[in-house]
Amino acid sequence: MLSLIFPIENFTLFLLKLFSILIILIIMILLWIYQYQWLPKLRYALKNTETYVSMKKIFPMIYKSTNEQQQRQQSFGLKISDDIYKLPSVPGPIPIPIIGDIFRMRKYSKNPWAGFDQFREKHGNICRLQLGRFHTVLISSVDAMREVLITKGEHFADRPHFNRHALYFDMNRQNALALCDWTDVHKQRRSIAHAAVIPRFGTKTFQRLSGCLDLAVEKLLKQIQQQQPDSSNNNEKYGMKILQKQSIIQLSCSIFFHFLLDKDMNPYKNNIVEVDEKFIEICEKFDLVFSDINEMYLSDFLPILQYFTSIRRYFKSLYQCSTWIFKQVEQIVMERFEQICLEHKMKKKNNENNSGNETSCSSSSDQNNQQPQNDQSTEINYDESFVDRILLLKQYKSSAKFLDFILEHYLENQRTMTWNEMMYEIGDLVGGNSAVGNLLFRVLGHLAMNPESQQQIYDHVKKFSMEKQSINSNGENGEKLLITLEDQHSLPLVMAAIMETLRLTLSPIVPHLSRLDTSIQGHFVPKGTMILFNIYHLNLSEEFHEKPFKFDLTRFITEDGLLLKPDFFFPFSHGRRSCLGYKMVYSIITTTVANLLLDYKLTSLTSMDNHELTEKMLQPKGSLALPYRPGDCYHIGLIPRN
Ligand code: HEM
Repeated sequence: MLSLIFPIENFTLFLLKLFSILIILIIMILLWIYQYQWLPKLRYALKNTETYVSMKKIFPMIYKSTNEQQQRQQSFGLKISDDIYKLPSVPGPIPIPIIGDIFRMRKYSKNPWAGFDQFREKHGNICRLQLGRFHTVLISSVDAMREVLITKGEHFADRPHFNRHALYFDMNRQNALALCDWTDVHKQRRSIAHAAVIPRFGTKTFQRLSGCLDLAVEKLLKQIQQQQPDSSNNNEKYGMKILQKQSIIQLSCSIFFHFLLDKDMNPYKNNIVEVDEKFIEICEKFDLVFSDINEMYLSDFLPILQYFTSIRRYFKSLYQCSTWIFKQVEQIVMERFEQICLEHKMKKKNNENNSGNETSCSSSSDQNNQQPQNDQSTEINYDESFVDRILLLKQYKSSAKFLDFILEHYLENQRTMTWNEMMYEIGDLVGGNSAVGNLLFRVLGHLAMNPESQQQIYDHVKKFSMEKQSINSNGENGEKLLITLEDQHSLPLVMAAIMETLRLTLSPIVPHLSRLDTSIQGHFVPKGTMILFNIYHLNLSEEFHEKPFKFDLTRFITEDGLLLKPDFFFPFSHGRRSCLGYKMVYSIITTTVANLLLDYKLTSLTSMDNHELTEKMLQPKGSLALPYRPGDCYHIGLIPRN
């Protein structure tokens, strides 16, 4: 009949066209279902139907996925009701195939977080987005964040996979402490890092950190003292010195190397003239990697772009840079590892000589365990479910240094921890130096731009320092006493300056990933969904802060002058993936800022250009990293106090 209407040739063409349109339509519908995150719901709806049973044979993947969900629930010991599939989907804009909602962010390439906040305004505190290949849910309320981080922490403990991130970790994201998925090995590694970088007051580790800080701060002050005053813009008449970002990055890096790797490195060798080029290169490369890891690129979401030669070349350079850093750290670790192995051999030999049949080899950390523990508490008041309790207890009992402890652990547990997993744990923690260095330089920048807040802190620190001087016998000799780690809790205003800087930086929470079909705030969220935390809203909305763009210390200070930690401000996150470095951050920054302020007044007005640059760079953009190239960043003018 149809061939009567259409001539036969045209009819074949017509059929072909119809068929192609049909195929395109089917693909579009499938893509749409996929992008709307409806697949798990569809699977659930069809679960008990005959169609599903026959589809299982055709598409075994669908069947596998349902089974996986059940297995995961069982292995986590979770009871997730099938009712989640009946929950409404998360509301959100209509995605475009392949690119999803990325095109809606085009106006916000300089500040993506401001762009994300637009979605909140339109769609509410929980909003579905398709960012290229990533199913995403953007959450903006404190309640939703608590649900993801704490109440349902187990459901959301994985991380999304970005190809670029794997480059820093020998092409394997699972090597990275902060970017791997939640596994038993990760739990083990968190436990090992915990006691080292979150030392308890009064413990040997705490004292060691305090010693490293004193040494580094003293060196920095000496280095500044020996510098010639700046000769430009009449600055010489105030005796103004210039503090560059590099000096602060090097200070932070030297503290981390000294404290974690027991290696006293600094930019200058024995005297102020001879520069240690290798150390300077290490600091720069760590900073470069940190700066890159803080970025969000279009190619992260649309991996097809990664085939472009320029991007491939860039990836290659990142890989080479991180491999170089890894080798430097590995060299230091290897030296100590060989010593430990030698010690083990000697001990084994001695044991064999002393008691013919005794062959067991006790490690140096075991030996430490047998020493009287006069200053180590064995109580753990840290949530047991997030750490390996036995391991943490062992480390608290031991007075071994971090490097020794982790190497001993590796030697005893080579079946459950690989060399790379151990090495990247060390590298990641040492790499925290760039985060601290950048944040510290931001704090100094804000204080330089806000003389009133700076004066407030100075008055407070000066008063505290004079009291300390008068109490301490050393003070009677006229010798100046440094502000130390032990004084940290007497300096709430400096702590408030750090918190205010973190708020105005919009320091983001690393995205999480759902490990199974679950829900947030009564909305269905499928497995594999990336969760973005809208800190732009929490940090910069008038709902939470008066005059949110103003630098104001009083936000974090109670009327009694104590430190105030509001519920809606958690820059280091909560729960099982929370930051392990917060103690290092507060410790290093408080002592450096307090000591620097005692000797110098900070200013951005070394020139008008520098003032404007400082203002521009301290705008809230959602990245802690300041430019890593020497000369691209602002600097701080230091005017000596009498
Ligand atoms: C300078 C300021 C820093 C800020 C604002 C910061 C913030 C954060 C945030 C928000 C997370 C993710 C938490 C989550 O996903 O729930 C994180 C993870 C982490 N941070 Fe920091 N961090 C800082 C410095 C450091 C330093 C100095 C270290 C190392 C000593 C460090 C070590 C880690 C580690 C190991 C993780 C991963 C934890 C995990 O995934 O299990 N951080 N940090």
